[in-house]
Amino acid sequence: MLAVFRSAQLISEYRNYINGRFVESPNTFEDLNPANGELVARVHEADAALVDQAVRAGRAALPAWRNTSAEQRAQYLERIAAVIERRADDFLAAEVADTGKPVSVASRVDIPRGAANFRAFAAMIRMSGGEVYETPTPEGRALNYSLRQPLGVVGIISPWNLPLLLFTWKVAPALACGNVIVAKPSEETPGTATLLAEVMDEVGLPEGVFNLVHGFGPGSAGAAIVDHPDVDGITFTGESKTGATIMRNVADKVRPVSFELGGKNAALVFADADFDKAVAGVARSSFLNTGQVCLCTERVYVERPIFDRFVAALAEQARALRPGDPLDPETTLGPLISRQHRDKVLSYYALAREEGATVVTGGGVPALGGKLDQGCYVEPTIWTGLDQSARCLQEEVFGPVCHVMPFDTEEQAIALANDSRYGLASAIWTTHLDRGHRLAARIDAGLVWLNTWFLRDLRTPFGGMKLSGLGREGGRHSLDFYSELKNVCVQMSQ
Ligand SMILES: NC(=O)C1=CN([C@@H]2O[C@H](COP(=O)(O)OP(=O)(O)OC[C@H]3O[C@@H](n4cnc5c(N)ncnc54)[C@H](O)[C@@H]3O)[C@@H](O)[C@H]2O)C=CC1
Ligand SMILES: O=C(O)/C=C/C=C(\O)C(=O)O
Repeated sequence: MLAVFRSAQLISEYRNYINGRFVESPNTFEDLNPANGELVARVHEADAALVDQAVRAGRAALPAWRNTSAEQRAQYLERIAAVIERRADDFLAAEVADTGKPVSVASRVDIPRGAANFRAFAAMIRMSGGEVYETPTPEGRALNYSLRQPLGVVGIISPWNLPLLLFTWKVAPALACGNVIVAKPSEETPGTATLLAEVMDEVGLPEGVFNLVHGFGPGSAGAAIVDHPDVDGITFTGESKTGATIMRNVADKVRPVSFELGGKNAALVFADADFDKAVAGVARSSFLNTGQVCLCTERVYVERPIFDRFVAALAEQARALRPGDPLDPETTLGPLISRQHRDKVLSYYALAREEGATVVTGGGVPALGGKLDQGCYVEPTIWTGLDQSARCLQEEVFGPVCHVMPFDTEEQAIALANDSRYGLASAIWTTHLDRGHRLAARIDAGLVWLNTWFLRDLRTPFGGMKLSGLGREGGRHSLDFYSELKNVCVQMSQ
């Protein structure tokens, strides 16, 4: 597999895709590989005028696309999935070059989920139905039924941490529901979205139904999508502050938004947990993708009798991670996405020391040698000894780091878990299942995992409470966001 992977052709120019054509622009920016600082591609940045072209192309394509049947759209989605699967090596090469994530992670998580998102929403749109009520009236009865109508032109803005997975998580249901799309991947990771445009071209998706624009947020393509008067709804995954900015910017237009935002996720580990499973689970949830998943654990609360043993075992797992060349199948820890993001994570490593943390392991930058020293690597890090009010325990770091704190009672554990402005995900580790269910009901988070983490069923509601988001996607929740529901009321003759 690796030989095929190494021979895969990387595109060196990433263009916009508007109205079924790849479009250049006078402004380009560099897409760099965070593992070694090398240039991956020159990316053509869309300005407001190009975004406007994309929105107009979408608007023109909408009447015919929305009139296709759910079955026709499901068949397109399945063809898209099949081509992603056939070109999996190209997608893998592009994703690894853009993110530096280990090939072992991208080949198991990111690329298969890219295809699975299309297959899942093909199945869901085929199965979706409406509501029907018979209503008594003075004349006899009326029939009420609901119809789904697409939102229209949907703006999709996605981040860099799971580029293909999160992009397709929005593109697939939006298409399934009969919408047209103007989508912008993160400026850090434009590769797999560009390949997806090639896939749309290959499967013959009608011109203008899927439009891709590249660029940044403020003053660039991202803001141009949000500000465009003819965009009917925005779906966004990224930082909470960016979500707030987008919300302010669409407020006057009263457009629907769906936001998956940041997290400061807690894991609760009880003394009766299966110790080895809990240690392995918390290590995975803290360090997968170098801690750059919104679901990652950054706060670990451990019942006091097993606290010291747990910290020691978790530190052993952190030290066993192998930072290195993402193309080496033995590598288990990639770099952070960029120098800017590494500066942010390292600023938290410094802040933790100022706030009085004990650094159990990590806390610095590994020396890897050669070109990898131009990369954005940091050591996986474990802290103890911070006060719950410390900034390092309240703010999202988005790196391979967690803090471990002891607790004595279930009440204390739940209070600590809920002491956060975020409310995305949490994990409970216990063999006492009554307690697991009891706590799951009381945790203020959109997702609770019990004795597991990041186990996904694409039909389930996905999203966060508090600063972690607005609305839910997944399954019928995606279908609800990407469509307008209409009620039709019919007076029946007697
Ligand atoms: N899934 C998550 O929870 C993620 C959280 N983050 C956190 O956010 C921090 C900043 O990372 P960024 O990549 O800058 O995240 P971001 O939230 O600023 O960017 C995500 C996407 O939004 C776009 N964008 C930014 N500002 C915009 C605006 N005003 N209008 C429209 N689009 C806009 C970006 O171009 C990108 O496509 C990271 O350090 C990390 O802590 C970053 C990525 C994903
Ligand atoms: O849908 C998933 O399985 C994962 C989603 C992850 C995010 O939304 C994120 O990291 O931002």
